[in-house]
Amino acid sequence: MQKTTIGILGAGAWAMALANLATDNGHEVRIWSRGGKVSLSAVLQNADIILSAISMTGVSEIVSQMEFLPLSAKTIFVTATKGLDPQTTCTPSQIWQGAFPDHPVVVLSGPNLSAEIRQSLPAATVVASKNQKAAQLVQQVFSSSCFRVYTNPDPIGVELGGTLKNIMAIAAGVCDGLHLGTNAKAALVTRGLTEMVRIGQNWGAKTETFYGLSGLGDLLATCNSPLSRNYQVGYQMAGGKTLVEVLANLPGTAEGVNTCQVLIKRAQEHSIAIPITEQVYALLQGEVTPRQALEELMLRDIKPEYNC
Ligand SMILES: NC(=O)c1ccc[n+]([C@@H]2O[C@H](COP(=O)([O-])OP(=O)(O)OC[C@H]3O[C@@H](n4cnc5c(N)ncnc54)[C@H](O)[C@@H]3O)[C@@H](O)[C@H]2O)c1
Ligand SMILES: O=P(O)(O)OC[C@H](O)CO
Repeated sequence: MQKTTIGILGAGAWAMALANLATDNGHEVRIWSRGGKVSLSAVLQNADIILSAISMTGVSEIVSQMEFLPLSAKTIFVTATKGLDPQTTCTPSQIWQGAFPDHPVVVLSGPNLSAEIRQSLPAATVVASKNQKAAQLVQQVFSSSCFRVYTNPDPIGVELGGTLKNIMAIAAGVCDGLHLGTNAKAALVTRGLTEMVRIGQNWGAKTETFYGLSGLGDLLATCNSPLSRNYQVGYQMAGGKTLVEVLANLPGTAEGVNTCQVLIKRAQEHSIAIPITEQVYALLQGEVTPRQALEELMLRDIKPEYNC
């Protein structure tokens, strides 16, 4: 395919894994990071694609900085951040699209533990956009024999799958840390998916998206891997550490911690039932122990599996 110029925002674990994939495919990659030597305007200049893989805490700030910098009219934005904005509860793609309404925005999300991808182990992901051509271009840029990229027309569903599973990964870490067994883990992940679908429906996402790579796929990856930072938060808290102690030694960002707080706010505003998220939140706040959180979930009112 034609060589493209890609500006990558962030130089963390995920940004560098994606930078390597694009470089290996022969594209020109420029990397910007805070405190780095390359200026933001130099990275953006004539870029075909601007890919953001910075943590949620930095997204609004970087978007504000970029609004006043010159951009090519055809630049495609790709967002790979999995989080929610604490002030507005917006997703990263909503923030990017709000600031750059005339540019295509593509969400990249899937079961993608960066440590495995950097070893060239096989993986698959999803690129989702309302602009099909933009999604197809990003698909070509990153596809390789070890990274299979699918397109999807439901960006909000793809983005929420990757974002909401982080909370379930914290819960799954607790489940494993307490040695609750395989049945408990299966129940947690399945009911977690139901909770994610319920939230997604309220947000306007398609239900079937949550049964794909960016929903169920990422849920399976992060709820079962010690490589997941979110899983590690739950696992280590189940072992008796406080959240502050866990985060002090965690390599990189566990977005589920902030996402949980934002989701509580959004669920209250929209009357969405999120029992697992509520218990994860109470645990992170130090209001319940892992065992108490488990008991709260097990002793909820009994009910049908689905609301018919
Ligand atoms: N690591 C993975 O396996 C993986 C996979 C898929 C998606 N993600 C998502 O990608 C995002 C980044 O994850 P990561 O693992 O690379 O995290 P990381 O902690 O390794 O890197 C975060 C990057 O964001 C930058 N950053 C943080 N705050 C900033 C600010 N205020 N302004 C500018 N830059 C800022 C940091 O400097 C760093 O470059 C997260 O939303 C994560 O959920 C990570
Ligand atoms: O390490 P985590 O928990 O942020 O998970 C990384 C990715 O989201 C996995 O797809």
